[in-house]
Amino acid sequence: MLNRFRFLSSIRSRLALLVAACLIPASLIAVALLSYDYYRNREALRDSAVITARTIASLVDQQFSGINATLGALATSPALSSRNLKTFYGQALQVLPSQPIQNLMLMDPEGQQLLNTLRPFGERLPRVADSAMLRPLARGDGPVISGLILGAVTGKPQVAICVPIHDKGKHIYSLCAVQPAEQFAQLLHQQQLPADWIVAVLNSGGRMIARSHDMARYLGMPASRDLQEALSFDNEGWFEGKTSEGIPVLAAFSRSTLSNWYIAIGIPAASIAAPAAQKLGWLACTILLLLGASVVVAHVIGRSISQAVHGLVAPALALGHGRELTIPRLNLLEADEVAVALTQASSMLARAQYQATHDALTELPNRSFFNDFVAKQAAHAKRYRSDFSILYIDLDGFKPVNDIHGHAAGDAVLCAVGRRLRASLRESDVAARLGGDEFAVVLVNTTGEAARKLADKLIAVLSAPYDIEGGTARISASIGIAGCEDANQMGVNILQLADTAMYLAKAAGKGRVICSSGMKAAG
Ligand SMILES: Nc1nc2c(ncn2[C@@H]2O[C@H](COP(=O)(O)OP(=O)(O)OP(=O)(O)O)[C@@H](O)[C@H]2O)c(=O)[nH]1
Repeated sequence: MLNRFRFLSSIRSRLALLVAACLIPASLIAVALLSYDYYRNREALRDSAVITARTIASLVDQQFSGINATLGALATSPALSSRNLKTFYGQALQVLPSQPIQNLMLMDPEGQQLLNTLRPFGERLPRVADSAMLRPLARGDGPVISGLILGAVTGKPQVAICVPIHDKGKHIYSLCAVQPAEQFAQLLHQQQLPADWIVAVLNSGGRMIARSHDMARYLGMPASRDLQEALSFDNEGWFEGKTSEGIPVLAAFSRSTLSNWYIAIGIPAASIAAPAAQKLGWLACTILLLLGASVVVAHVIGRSISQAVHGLVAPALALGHGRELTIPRLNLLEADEVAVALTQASSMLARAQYQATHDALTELPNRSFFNDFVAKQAAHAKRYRSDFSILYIDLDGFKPVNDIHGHAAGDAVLCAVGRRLRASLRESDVAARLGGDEFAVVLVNTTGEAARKLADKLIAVLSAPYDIEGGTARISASIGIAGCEDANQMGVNILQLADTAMYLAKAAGKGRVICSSGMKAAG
Protein backbone atom coordinates (compact mmCIF):
# COMPACT_ATOMS: atom_id res chain seq x y z
CA MET A 1 0.00 0.00 0.00
CA LEU A 2 2.80 2.37 0.98
CA ASN A 3 4.71 1.51 -2.20
CA ARG A 4 1.65 2.35 -4.27
CA PHE A 5 1.74 5.96 -3.09
CA ARG A 6 5.49 6.16 -2.84
CA PHE A 7 5.89 8.19 -6.02
CA LEU A 8 2.94 10.49 -5.28
CA SER A 9 4.12 11.35 -1.79
CA SER A 10 7.85 11.73 -2.36
CA ILE A 11 9.53 15.11 -2.14
CA ARG A 12 10.66 14.88 -5.77
CA SER A 13 7.13 14.17 -7.01
CA ARG A 14 5.81 17.08 -4.96
CA LEU A 15 8.46 19.34 -6.49
CA ALA A 16 7.55 18.03 -9.96
CA LEU A 17 3.91 18.89 -9.19
CA LEU A 18 5.02 22.35 -8.06
CA VAL A 19 6.88 22.86 -11.35
CA ALA A 20 3.80 21.74 -13.28
CA ALA A 21 1.51 23.90 -11.13
CA CYS A 22 3.63 26.97 -11.96
CA LEU A 23 4.39 26.26 -15.61
CA ILE A 24 0.99 25.06 -16.86
CA PRO A 25 -1.00 28.18 -15.82
CA ALA A 26 1.88 30.42 -16.96
CA SER A 27 1.90 28.67 -20.36
CA LEU A 28 -1.89 28.95 -20.70
CA ILE A 29 -1.73 32.67 -19.86
CA ALA A 30 1.08 33.15 -22.40
CA VAL A 31 -0.93 31.35 -25.10
CA ALA A 32 -4.02 33.45 -24.24
CA LEU A 33 -1.93 36.65 -24.47
CA LEU A 34 -0.47 35.49 -27.79
CA SER A 35 -3.89 34.81 -29.28
CA TYR A 36 -5.14 38.18 -27.96
CA ASP A 37 -2.08 39.81 -29.57
CA TYR A 38 -2.77 37.92 -32.82
CA TYR A 39 -6.40 39.11 -33.03
CA ARG A 40 -5.44 42.70 -32.16
CA ASN A 41 -2.75 42.75 -34.87
CA ARG A 42 -5.22 41.26 -37.30
CA GLU A 43 -7.77 43.97 -36.54
CA ALA A 44 -5.12 46.70 -36.86
CA LEU A 45 -3.95 45.23 -40.18
CA ARG A 46 -7.51 45.02 -41.45
CA ASP A 47 -8.26 48.65 -40.52
CA SER A 48 -5.02 49.87 -42.07
CA ALA A 49 -5.80 47.90 -45.28
CA VAL A 50 -9.24 49.57 -45.52
CA ILE A 51 -7.62 53.01 -45.07
CA THR A 52 -4.96 52.17 -47.69
CA ALA A 53 -7.64 51.04 -50.17
CA ARG A 54 -9.54 54.29 -49.58
CA THR A 55 -6.35 56.33 -50.10
CA ILE A 56 -5.49 54.61 -53.41
CA ALA A 57 -9.09 55.02 -54.60
CA SER A 58 -8.90 58.75 -53.95
CA LEU A 59 -5.55 58.89 -55.83
CA VAL A 60 -7.24 57.28 -58.83
CA ASP A 61 -10.04 59.82 -58.59
CA GLN A 62 -7.53 62.67 -58.36
CA GLN A 63 -5.94 61.48 -61.61
CA PHE A 64 -9.30 61.25 -63.31
CA SER A 65 -10.41 64.69 -62.18
CA GLY A 66 -7.07 66.24 -63.29
CA ILE A 67 -7.40 64.60 -66.69
CA ASN A 68 -11.04 65.66 -66.88
CA ALA A 69 -10.08 69.27 -66.21
CA THR A 70 -7.45 69.13 -68.96
CA LEU A 71 -9.95 67.66 -71.42
CA GLY A 72 -12.47 70.35 -70.45
CA ALA A 73 -9.93 73.09 -71.16
CA LEU A 74 -8.88 71.59 -74.52
CA ALA A 75 -12.54 71.12 -75.52
CA THR A 76 -13.02 74.90 -75.46
CA SER A 77 -10.21 75.42 -77.98
CA PRO A 78 -11.38 77.67 -80.88
CA ALA A 79 -9.39 75.42 -83.20
CA LEU A 80 -12.08 72.75 -82.74
CA SER A 81 -15.05 75.02 -83.49
CA SER A 82 -13.18 76.26 -86.57
CA ARG A 83 -12.39 72.64 -87.49
CA ASN A 84 -8.70 73.51 -87.59
CA LEU A 85 -7.54 70.09 -86.43
CA LYS A 86 -3.87 70.66 -87.28
CA THR A 87 -3.72 73.61 -84.84
CA PHE A 88 -5.56 71.52 -82.24
CA TYR A 89 -3.08 68.68 -82.76
CA GLY A 90 -0.25 71.11 -81.89
CA GLN A 91 -2.14 72.29 -78.78
CA ALA A 92 -2.66 68.66 -77.71
CA LEU A 93 1.05 67.89 -78.07
CA GLN A 94 1.86 70.89 -75.88
CA VAL A 95 -0.48 69.78 -73.08
CA LEU A 96 0.64 66.14 -73.09
CA PRO A 97 3.91 66.27 -71.07
CA SER A 98 2.23 67.86 -68.02
CA GLN A 99 -0.44 65.17 -67.75
CA PRO A 100 -0.40 61.59 -66.43
CA ILE A 101 -1.64 60.29 -69.75
CA GLN A 102 -0.14 58.41 -72.65
CA ASN A 103 -1.82 60.22 -75.56
CA LEU A 104 -4.74 62.35 -76.64
CA MET A 105 -7.11 61.30 -79.34
CA LEU A 106 -9.91 63.07 -81.21
CA MET A 107 -12.64 61.14 -82.99
CA ASP A 108 -15.89 61.89 -84.77
CA PRO A 109 -19.26 60.74 -83.29
CA GLU A 110 -18.99 57.44 -85.21
CA GLY A 111 -15.66 56.58 -83.59
CA GLN A 112 -13.37 57.38 -86.49
CA GLN A 113 -10.10 58.69 -85.09
CA LEU A 114 -9.25 62.09 -86.55
CA LEU A 115 -6.00 62.67 -84.75
CA ASN A 116 -3.89 60.81 -82.25
CA THR A 117 -0.83 62.28 -80.57
CA LEU A 118 0.87 58.89 -80.95
CA ARG A 119 0.81 59.36 -84.74
CA PRO A 120 1.83 62.24 -86.97
CA PHE A 121 -1.02 64.55 -87.93
CA GLY A 122 -2.81 63.54 -91.10
CA GLU A 123 -1.92 59.84 -90.92
CA ARG A 124 -4.82 57.52 -91.54
CA LEU A 125 -6.09 56.17 -88.23
CA PRO A 126 -8.30 53.20 -87.25
CA ARG A 127 -11.84 53.45 -85.98
CA VAL A 128 -12.86 52.97 -82.34
CA ALA A 129 -15.58 50.35 -82.13
CA ASP A 130 -16.40 50.52 -78.40
CA SER A 131 -20.13 51.12 -78.53
CA ALA A 132 -20.38 51.07 -74.75
CA MET A 133 -18.30 54.26 -74.81
CA LEU A 134 -19.59 55.84 -78.00
CA ARG A 135 -23.24 55.64 -77.04
CA PRO A 136 -23.09 57.79 -73.88
CA LEU A 137 -20.85 60.25 -75.74
CA ALA A 138 -23.45 60.49 -78.48
CA ARG A 139 -26.07 61.21 -75.82
CA GLY A 140 -23.90 64.05 -74.61
CA ASP A 141 -22.99 62.43 -71.29
CA GLY A 142 -19.48 63.19 -70.12
CA PRO A 143 -16.96 62.48 -69.04
CA VAL A 144 -17.11 58.81 -70.01
CA ILE A 145 -14.53 56.36 -68.71
CA SER A 146 -14.11 53.36 -70.92
CA GLY A 147 -13.61 49.82 -69.76
CA LEU A 148 -10.33 48.11 -70.48
CA ILE A 149 -9.84 48.40 -74.20
CA LEU A 150 -7.13 47.26 -76.54
CA GLY A 151 -5.58 50.40 -78.00
CA ALA A 152 -6.40 50.69 -81.71
CA VAL A 153 -2.97 52.26 -82.29
CA THR A 154 -0.81 50.74 -79.49
CA GLY A 155 -2.46 47.33 -79.35
CA LYS A 156 -2.01 47.49 -75.52
CA PRO A 157 -4.68 47.41 -72.81
CA GLN A 158 -5.67 50.91 -71.84
CA VAL A 159 -8.42 53.11 -70.46
CA ALA A 160 -9.81 56.19 -72.18
CA ILE A 161 -11.47 59.17 -70.52
CA CYS A 162 -13.57 60.95 -73.11
CA VAL A 163 -15.67 64.11 -73.24
CA PRO A 164 -18.12 65.02 -76.04
CA ILE A 165 -17.52 68.31 -77.88
CA HIS A 166 -20.52 70.18 -79.17
CA ASP A 167 -20.80 73.00 -81.61
CA LYS A 168 -24.09 74.87 -81.70
CA GLY A 169 -25.74 72.02 -79.84
CA LYS A 170 -24.44 69.39 -82.19
CA HIS A 171 -22.05 66.62 -81.16
CA ILE A 172 -19.11 67.13 -83.50
CA TYR A 173 -16.18 65.39 -81.80
CA SER A 174 -15.18 63.28 -78.80
CA LEU A 175 -11.87 64.13 -77.12
CA CYS A 176 -10.17 61.27 -75.22
CA ALA A 177 -7.20 61.03 -72.91
CA VAL A 178 -5.70 57.55 -72.88
CA GLN A 179 -4.03 55.89 -69.89
CA PRO A 180 -2.37 52.50 -70.31
CA ALA A 181 -3.38 49.89 -67.70
CA GLU A 182 0.29 49.69 -66.78
CA GLN A 183 0.04 53.19 -65.34
CA PHE A 184 -2.42 52.01 -62.68
CA ALA A 185 -0.11 49.17 -61.83
CA GLN A 186 2.66 51.74 -61.32
CA LEU A 187 0.37 53.72 -59.03
CA LEU A 188 -0.03 50.57 -56.92
CA HIS A 189 3.72 49.95 -56.79
CA GLN A 190 4.36 53.57 -55.77
CA GLN A 191 2.42 52.91 -52.55
CA GLN A 192 5.24 50.59 -51.41
CA LEU A 193 2.86 48.18 -49.75
CA PRO A 194 4.10 44.88 -48.27
CA ALA A 195 5.26 42.60 -51.09
CA ASP A 196 2.77 39.82 -50.27
CA TRP A 197 -0.28 42.12 -50.28
CA ILE A 198 -2.32 41.46 -53.43
CA VAL A 199 -3.77 44.82 -54.59
CA ALA A 200 -6.14 45.26 -57.51
CA VAL A 201 -7.74 48.18 -59.34
CA LEU A 202 -11.24 47.29 -60.58
CA ASN A 203 -13.45 49.45 -62.73
CA SER A 204 -17.08 50.20 -61.89
CA GLY A 205 -18.11 46.95 -63.58
CA GLY A 206 -15.83 44.92 -61.29
CA ARG A 207 -13.26 44.12 -64.03
CA MET A 208 -9.57 44.01 -63.30
CA ILE A 209 -7.76 47.14 -64.62
CA ALA A 210 -4.47 46.61 -62.79
CA ARG A 211 -3.05 44.20 -60.25
CA SER A 212 0.09 44.10 -58.10
CA HIS A 213 0.60 40.35 -58.73
CA ASP A 214 0.24 38.33 -61.94
CA MET A 215 -1.38 41.27 -63.76
CA ALA A 216 -1.11 39.81 -67.28
CA ARG A 217 -3.11 36.75 -66.27
CA TYR A 218 -6.05 38.52 -64.64
CA LEU A 219 -6.28 41.75 -66.68
CA GLY A 220 -9.85 42.46 -67.78
CA MET A 221 -11.19 39.51 -65.84
CA PRO A 222 -13.97 39.85 -63.28
CA ALA A 223 -13.08 40.02 -59.59
CA SER A 224 -13.08 36.82 -57.53
CA ARG A 225 -16.46 35.51 -56.47
CA ASP A 226 -15.87 36.53 -52.82
CA LEU A 227 -14.89 40.09 -53.83
CA GLN A 228 -17.85 40.43 -56.20
CA GLU A 229 -20.19 39.43 -53.40
CA ALA A 230 -18.60 41.91 -50.99
CA LEU A 231 -18.73 44.74 -53.59
CA SER A 232 -22.42 44.09 -54.18
CA PHE A 233 -23.16 44.82 -50.52
CA ASP A 234 -20.94 47.74 -49.61
CA ASN A 235 -18.82 50.59 -50.91
CA GLU A 236 -16.13 49.94 -48.36
CA GLY A 237 -15.33 47.17 -45.91
CA TRP A 238 -13.50 43.92 -45.37
CA PHE A 239 -14.12 40.19 -45.56
CA GLU A 240 -12.35 36.87 -45.34
CA GLY A 241 -12.27 35.05 -48.64
CA LYS A 242 -10.08 33.86 -51.49
CA THR A 243 -8.34 35.71 -54.32
CA SER A 244 -8.84 34.79 -57.99
CA GLU A 245 -5.92 32.37 -57.71
CA GLY A 246 -7.50 30.80 -54.61
CA ILE A 247 -5.23 32.27 -51.89
CA PRO A 248 -7.07 32.68 -48.55
CA VAL A 249 -6.89 36.37 -47.64
CA LEU A 250 -8.17 38.97 -45.26
CA ALA A 251 -9.45 41.44 -47.87
CA ALA A 252 -10.27 45.15 -47.66
CA PHE A 253 -11.92 47.24 -50.39
CA SER A 254 -13.02 50.81 -51.04
CA ARG A 255 -14.96 52.42 -53.89
CA SER A 256 -13.88 55.77 -55.32
CA THR A 257 -16.60 58.40 -55.31
CA LEU A 258 -15.84 59.97 -58.73
CA SER A 259 -15.11 57.04 -61.02
CA ASN A 260 -16.88 54.31 -59.01
CA TRP A 261 -13.75 52.21 -59.43
CA TYR A 262 -12.70 49.88 -56.62
CA ILE A 263 -9.42 49.25 -54.92
CA ALA A 264 -9.19 45.80 -53.31
CA ILE A 265 -6.36 44.65 -51.05
CA GLY A 266 -5.89 41.01 -50.08
CA ILE A 267 -3.55 40.20 -47.16
CA PRO A 268 -2.67 36.47 -47.27
CA ALA A 269 -3.95 34.72 -44.14
CA ALA A 270 -0.66 32.84 -43.97
CA SER A 271 1.35 36.06 -43.66
CA ILE A 272 -0.97 37.29 -40.86
CA ALA A 273 -0.60 34.02 -38.99
CA ALA A 274 3.18 33.72 -39.58
CA PRO A 275 4.34 36.14 -36.81
CA ALA A 276 1.91 34.52 -34.34
CA ALA A 277 3.12 31.06 -35.34
CA GLN A 278 6.73 32.24 -34.88
CA LYS A 279 5.92 33.67 -31.43
CA LEU A 280 4.11 30.43 -30.56
CA GLY A 281 7.20 28.48 -31.61
CA TRP A 282 9.42 30.66 -29.43
CA LEU A 283 6.97 30.29 -26.57
CA ALA A 284 6.93 26.51 -26.94
CA CYS A 285 10.77 26.44 -26.98
CA THR A 286 10.93 28.72 -23.93
CA ILE A 287 8.39 26.62 -22.05
CA LEU A 288 10.28 23.43 -22.91
CA LEU A 289 13.56 25.02 -21.81
CA LEU A 290 11.98 26.28 -18.58
CA LEU A 291 10.37 22.90 -18.00
CA GLY A 292 13.69 21.11 -18.54
CA ALA A 293 15.58 23.53 -16.29
CA SER A 294 12.86 23.39 -13.61
CA VAL A 295 12.79 19.60 -13.66
CA VAL A 296 16.59 19.48 -13.28
CA VAL A 297 16.54 22.04 -10.45
CA ALA A 298 13.59 20.23 -8.79
CA HIS A 299 15.47 16.94 -9.13
CA VAL A 300 18.63 18.38 -7.55
CA ILE A 301 16.69 20.10 -4.73
CA GLY A 302 14.51 16.99 -4.22
CA ARG A 303 17.60 14.79 -4.02
CA SER A 304 19.32 17.03 -1.47
CA ILE A 305 16.15 17.21 0.66
CA SER A 306 15.51 13.46 0.50
CA GLN A 307 19.19 12.78 1.29
CA ALA A 308 18.94 15.06 4.33
CA VAL A 309 15.69 13.40 5.45
CA HIS A 310 17.12 9.91 4.89
CA GLY A 311 20.14 11.01 6.93
CA LEU A 312 17.77 11.24 9.91
CA VAL A 313 16.45 7.67 9.62
CA ALA A 314 19.50 5.89 11.10
CA PRO A 315 19.83 8.36 14.03
CA ALA A 316 16.08 8.02 14.77
CA LEU A 317 16.42 4.21 14.88
CA ALA A 318 19.55 4.51 17.05
CA LEU A 319 17.60 6.78 19.38
CA GLY A 320 14.92 4.07 19.63
CA HIS A 321 17.62 1.64 20.73
CA GLY A 322 18.81 4.11 23.36
CA ARG A 323 22.17 4.81 21.72
CA GLU A 324 23.84 8.21 21.94
CA LEU A 325 23.79 10.01 18.61
CA THR A 326 26.35 11.91 16.61
CA ILE A 327 24.73 13.23 13.41
CA PRO A 328 26.90 14.85 10.72
CA ARG A 329 25.73 18.13 9.13
CA LEU A 330 22.89 17.50 6.68
CA ASN A 331 23.13 20.88 4.91
CA LEU A 332 19.39 21.51 5.16
CA LEU A 333 18.27 23.91 7.86
CA GLU A 334 15.13 22.01 8.87
CA ALA A 335 16.86 18.61 8.79
CA ASP A 336 19.75 20.02 10.85
CA GLU A 337 17.22 21.37 13.38
CA VAL A 338 15.62 17.91 13.63
CA ALA A 339 19.12 16.40 13.97
CA VAL A 340 19.90 18.76 16.86
CA ALA A 341 16.57 17.83 18.49
CA LEU A 342 17.30 14.10 18.04
CA THR A 343 20.77 14.55 19.53
CA GLN A 344 19.33 16.44 22.50
CA ALA A 345 16.61 13.78 22.91
CA SER A 346 19.26 11.03 22.85
CA SER A 347 21.28 12.85 25.53
CA MET A 348 18.17 13.30 27.68
CA LEU A 349 17.23 9.65 27.14
CA ALA A 350 20.75 8.51 28.04
CA ARG A 351 20.67 10.69 31.16
CA ALA A 352 17.25 9.31 32.13
CA GLN A 353 18.45 5.74 31.51
CA TYR A 354 21.53 6.41 33.61
CA GLN A 355 19.45 7.90 36.41
CA ALA A 356 17.02 4.97 36.23
CA THR A 357 19.82 2.42 36.55
CA HIS A 358 22.39 4.18 38.78
CA ASP A 359 22.57 5.40 42.31
CA ALA A 360 22.72 9.18 42.41
CA LEU A 361 25.08 9.33 45.41
CA THR A 362 27.77 6.73 44.66
CA GLU A 363 27.13 6.50 40.89
CA LEU A 364 27.21 2.71 41.25
CA PRO A 365 24.51 0.70 39.44
CA ASN A 366 21.29 0.58 41.50
CA ARG A 367 19.11 -2.37 42.56
CA SER A 368 17.08 -2.33 39.35
CA PHE A 369 20.18 -2.54 37.16
CA PHE A 370 21.71 -5.13 39.47
CA ASN A 371 18.60 -7.37 39.33
CA ASP A 372 18.59 -7.21 35.49
CA PHE A 373 22.30 -7.97 35.37
CA VAL A 374 21.94 -10.92 37.74
CA ALA A 375 19.01 -12.29 35.66
CA LYS A 376 21.06 -12.01 32.43
CA GLN A 377 24.07 -13.55 34.17
CA ALA A 378 21.90 -16.45 35.40
CA ALA A 379 20.56 -17.05 31.86
CA HIS A 380 24.10 -16.90 30.44
CA ALA A 381 25.40 -19.32 33.10
CA LYS A 382 22.54 -21.72 32.39
CA ARG A 383 23.18 -21.69 28.64
CA TYR A 384 26.98 -21.90 28.75
CA ARG A 385 27.23 -23.91 32.01
CA SER A 386 29.30 -21.18 33.56
CA ASP A 387 29.11 -19.99 37.15
CA PHE A 388 29.11 -16.77 39.13
CA SER A 389 28.76 -15.63 42.75
CA ILE A 390 27.03 -12.79 44.51
CA LEU A 391 28.38 -10.97 47.55
CA TYR A 392 25.70 -9.26 49.62
CA ILE A 393 27.42 -6.55 51.67
CA ASP A 394 25.93 -4.64 54.58
CA LEU A 395 28.08 -2.06 56.36
CA ASP A 396 28.58 -2.53 60.06
CA GLY A 397 28.39 0.45 62.35
CA PHE A 398 27.43 2.94 59.68
CA LYS A 399 24.62 4.56 61.66
CA PRO A 400 27.07 6.02 64.23
CA VAL A 401 28.94 7.75 61.39
CA ASN A 402 25.78 9.65 60.59
CA ASP A 403 25.03 10.22 64.21
CA ILE A 404 28.50 11.43 65.20
CA HIS A 405 29.79 13.15 62.03
CA GLY A 406 26.61 14.11 60.35
CA HIS A 407 24.68 12.92 57.29
CA ALA A 408 27.09 14.57 54.83
CA ALA A 409 29.98 12.64 56.33
CA GLY A 410 27.85 9.48 56.04
CA ASP A 411 27.33 10.29 52.35
CA ALA A 412 31.05 10.76 51.88
CA VAL A 413 31.72 7.39 53.48
CA LEU A 414 29.13 5.71 51.24
CA CYS A 415 30.85 7.26 48.17
CA ALA A 416 34.24 6.08 49.41
CA VAL A 417 32.80 2.55 49.92
CA GLY A 418 31.67 2.61 46.29
CA ARG A 419 35.12 3.65 45.09
CA ARG A 420 36.86 1.03 47.22
CA LEU A 421 34.54 -1.69 45.93
CA ARG A 422 35.16 -0.73 42.30
CA ALA A 423 38.88 -0.55 42.85
CA SER A 424 38.94 -4.04 44.37
CA LEU A 425 37.05 -5.77 41.54
CA ARG A 426 37.85 -6.94 38.02
CA GLU A 427 36.50 -5.01 35.10
CA SER A 428 33.97 -7.78 34.36
CA ASP A 429 32.59 -7.79 37.92
CA VAL A 430 29.70 -5.49 38.84
CA ALA A 431 29.27 -3.67 42.15
CA ALA A 432 25.95 -2.03 42.97
CA ARG A 433 24.37 -0.09 45.82
CA LEU A 434 21.07 -1.78 46.68
CA GLY A 435 19.98 0.96 49.10
CA GLY A 436 20.99 2.52 52.46
CA ASP A 437 24.28 0.90 53.51
CA GLU A 438 23.66 -2.28 51.51
CA PHE A 439 25.87 -3.13 48.51
CA ALA A 440 26.17 -6.19 46.28
CA VAL A 441 28.76 -7.54 43.90
CA VAL A 442 28.51 -10.04 41.05
CA LEU A 443 31.71 -12.01 40.55
CA VAL A 444 31.69 -13.40 37.02
CA ASN A 445 33.13 -16.94 36.62
CA THR A 446 34.09 -16.92 40.29
CA THR A 447 32.79 -19.35 42.94
CA GLY A 448 33.73 -21.09 46.13
CA GLU A 449 37.05 -20.31 47.74
CA ALA A 450 37.98 -17.54 45.27
CA ALA A 451 34.77 -15.71 46.10
CA ARG A 452 35.35 -16.12 49.78
CA LYS A 453 38.90 -14.82 49.52
CA LEU A 454 37.69 -11.75 47.66
CA ALA A 455 34.96 -11.24 50.31
CA ASP A 456 37.58 -11.36 53.06
CA LYS A 457 39.69 -8.88 51.10
CA LEU A 458 36.68 -6.57 50.73
CA ILE A 459 36.00 -6.63 54.48
CA ALA A 460 39.61 -5.59 55.03
CA VAL A 461 39.40 -2.86 52.42
CA LEU A 462 36.09 -1.46 53.68
CA SER A 463 37.24 -1.63 57.30
CA ALA A 464 40.16 0.71 56.64
CA PRO A 465 39.59 4.17 58.19
CA TYR A 466 37.78 6.88 56.21
CA ASP A 467 39.09 10.41 56.21
CA ILE A 468 36.12 12.68 56.58
CA GLU A 469 35.75 16.33 57.38
CA GLY A 470 36.62 16.86 61.01
CA GLY A 471 38.05 13.39 61.68
CA THR A 472 38.16 9.74 60.76
CA ALA A 473 35.33 7.26 60.46
CA ARG A 474 35.57 3.54 61.02
CA ILE A 475 33.16 0.93 59.80
CA SER A 476 33.26 -2.69 58.82
CA ALA A 477 31.12 -4.98 56.64
CA SER A 478 29.22 -8.25 56.86
CA ILE A 479 29.13 -10.26 53.63
CA GLY A 480 26.91 -13.12 52.55
CA ILE A 481 28.03 -15.17 49.53
CA ALA A 482 25.78 -17.18 47.23
CA GLY A 483 26.88 -19.23 44.21
CA CYS A 484 24.75 -19.60 41.14
CA GLU A 485 24.90 -23.40 41.24
CA ASP A 486 23.84 -23.48 44.93
CA ALA A 487 20.85 -21.28 44.17
CA ASN A 488 19.85 -23.47 41.23
CA GLN A 489 20.12 -26.64 43.28
CA MET A 490 18.11 -25.15 46.11
CA GLY A 491 15.66 -23.61 43.72
CA VAL A 492 15.86 -20.18 45.38
CA ASN A 493 16.71 -16.69 44.19
CA ILE A 494 20.46 -16.20 44.39
CA LEU A 495 20.15 -12.66 45.74
CA GLN A 496 17.85 -13.81 48.55
CA LEU A 497 20.30 -16.59 49.30
CA ALA A 498 23.18 -14.11 49.57
CA ASP A 499 21.01 -11.77 51.67
CA THR A 500 20.21 -14.59 54.08
CA ALA A 501 23.91 -15.48 54.32
CA MET A 502 24.70 -11.82 55.06
CA TYR A 503 22.12 -11.77 57.89
CA LEU A 504 23.71 -14.90 59.31
CA ALA A 505 27.09 -13.09 59.19
CA LYS A 506 25.54 -10.15 61.08
CA ALA A 507 23.97 -12.50 63.55
CA ALA A 508 27.28 -14.28 63.99
CA GLY A 509 28.94 -11.07 65.16
CA LYS A 510 29.42 -8.88 62.06
CA GLY A 511 32.66 -8.21 60.22
CA ARG A 512 32.67 -11.66 58.70
CA VAL A 513 31.75 -13.72 55.65
CA ILE A 514 29.12 -16.47 55.47
CA CYS A 515 28.77 -18.68 52.34
CA SER A 516 25.43 -20.11 51.25
CA SER A 517 27.17 -23.44 50.55
CA GLY A 518 28.24 -23.52 54.23
CA MET A 519 24.62 -22.75 55.19
CA LYS A 520 23.49 -25.78 53.17
CA ALA A 521 26.10 -27.95 54.76
CA ALA A 522 25.11 -26.65 58.17
CA GLY A 523 21.38 -27.09 57.29
N1 LIG B 1 24.38 9.41 55.23
C1 LIG B 1 23.51 8.52 54.75
N2 LIG B 1 22.95 7.64 55.56
C2 LIG B 1 22.08 6.75 55.08
C3 LIG B 1 21.73 6.74 53.73
N3 LIG B 1 20.84 5.69 53.54
C4 LIG B 1 20.65 5.11 54.74
N4 LIG B 1 21.39 5.74 55.67
C5 LIG B 1 21.49 5.45 57.06
O1 LIG B 1 22.18 4.24 57.19
C6 LIG B 1 21.79 3.65 58.41
C7 LIG B 1 21.59 2.21 58.16
O2 LIG B 1 21.07 1.58 59.32
P1 LIG B 1 21.75 0.37 59.98
O3 LIG B 1 22.13 -0.62 58.96
O4 LIG B 1 20.83 -0.12 61.06
O5 LIG B 1 22.98 0.99 60.68
P2 LIG B 1 24.30 0.23 61.20
O6 LIG B 1 24.85 1.12 62.20
O7 LIG B 1 25.16 -0.11 60.05
O8 LIG B 1 23.69 -1.07 61.81
P3 LIG B 1 24.23 -2.54 61.60
O9 LIG B 1 24.01 -2.92 60.24
O10 LIG B 1 23.43 -3.34 62.54
O11 LIG B 1 25.68 -2.46 61.95
C8 LIG B 1 20.56 4.39 58.84
O12 LIG B 1 20.87 5.23 59.97
C9 LIG B 1 20.14 5.24 57.68
O13 LIG B 1 19.59 6.46 58.08
C10 LIG B 1 22.30 7.68 52.88
O14 LIG B 1 22.06 7.73 51.68
N5 LIG B 1 23.19 8.54 53.44
